[in-house]
Amino acid sequence: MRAEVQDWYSARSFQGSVFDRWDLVARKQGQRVSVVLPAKNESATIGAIVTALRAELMEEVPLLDELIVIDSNSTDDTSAVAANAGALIAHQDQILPDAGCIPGKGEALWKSLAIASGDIIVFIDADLHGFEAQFAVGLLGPLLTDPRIHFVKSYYDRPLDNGVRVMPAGGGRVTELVARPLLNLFWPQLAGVVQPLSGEYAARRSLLECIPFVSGYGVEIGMLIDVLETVGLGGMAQVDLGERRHRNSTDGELARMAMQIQLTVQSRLHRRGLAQAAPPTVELTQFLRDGEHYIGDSTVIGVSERPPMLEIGQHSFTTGKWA
Ligand SMILES: O=c1ccn([C@@H]2O[C@H](COP(=O)(O)OP(=O)(O)O)[C@@H](O)[C@H]2O)c(=O)[nH]1
Ligand SMILES: O=C(O)[C@@H](COP(=O)(O)O)O[C@H]1O[C@H](CO)[C@@H](O)[C@H](O)[C@H]1O
Repeated sequence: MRAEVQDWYSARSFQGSVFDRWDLVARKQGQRVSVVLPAKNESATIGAIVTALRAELMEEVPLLDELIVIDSNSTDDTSAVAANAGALIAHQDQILPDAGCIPGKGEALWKSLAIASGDIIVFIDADLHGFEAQFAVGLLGPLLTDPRIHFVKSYYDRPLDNGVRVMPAGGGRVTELVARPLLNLFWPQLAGVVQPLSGEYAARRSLLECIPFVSGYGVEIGMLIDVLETVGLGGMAQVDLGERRHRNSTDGELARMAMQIQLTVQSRLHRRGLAQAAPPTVELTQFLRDGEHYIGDSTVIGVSERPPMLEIGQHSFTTGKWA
């Protein structure tokens, strides 16, 4: 790693376990904290996550002020399970309806800014297994102890459930095969970020409202690049949360996710004048064996982008056009 990155890595990588929830309550000093869970068909796991956060960090210790589940066009009973566990529920397409409705995780996160009241927002995926409320404590730690920090990313060991057994490592496949090489190539300042695509992160609302949100799975890599360009490495930190287990998607699903990430990277390179504009959509053809033959299976993949929430009053919705 270059010296600047090594210095950042040494100074701004924290152990999540060192932060004490009661100490952080004392450090809130009137700031409100919202936890947002983007959830599409997560009825199997969302209840335990909401229950742990509510019991430990709202009822036992008043660290969190709000616990919101953004139901992202679920077709199962995600909302009912989450509501029963004590979360506030908002349906993605019912938030800012005048801005239009597009699918995707990033859209869920962007729309959450329109209803969350927190000065600090904590994003946590809803498909986690073995979730511990300390995840949120660790993410809040650097933000409530150092005003210079505006954005905190999680990192952890990532076991991989291959459907036969759970291996102790191997998760984060798109991170290792796509995101990390691209970031090291084009944004070497971010080479010290251990898990650039991790789905658990926290930031000050004042920052989140100033950056665009890529509407699909490109949201994390787009946000990381935009946060770097907005607050610099000096405004960023990362926290070790130990181990994170989640539903591991198939390689085919991850290839489609990777395409979204590559389109997002191309949009950022275009913004720097280093690449042509990313097309609004691309057709990805993948192959499945069918007896003696392989069958081509094509998916049209596109990502769009929402403007910074602060601007939503002046900007119309920008779909297919890159900032
Ligand atoms: O259109 C979507 C896709 C995903 N998600 C949520 O975003 C998180 C991460 O998605 P996923 O698990 O599919 O990604 P992975 O972690 O496998 O990369 C999960 O809580 C999903 O329910 C969402 O809210 N809307
Ligand atoms: O890090 C990764 O490579 C992907 C896939 O993880 P796995 O290989 O299924 O453990 O998971 C992340 O990427 C998504 C896109 O940024 C995020 O939205 C997810 O929250 C995150 O789990």
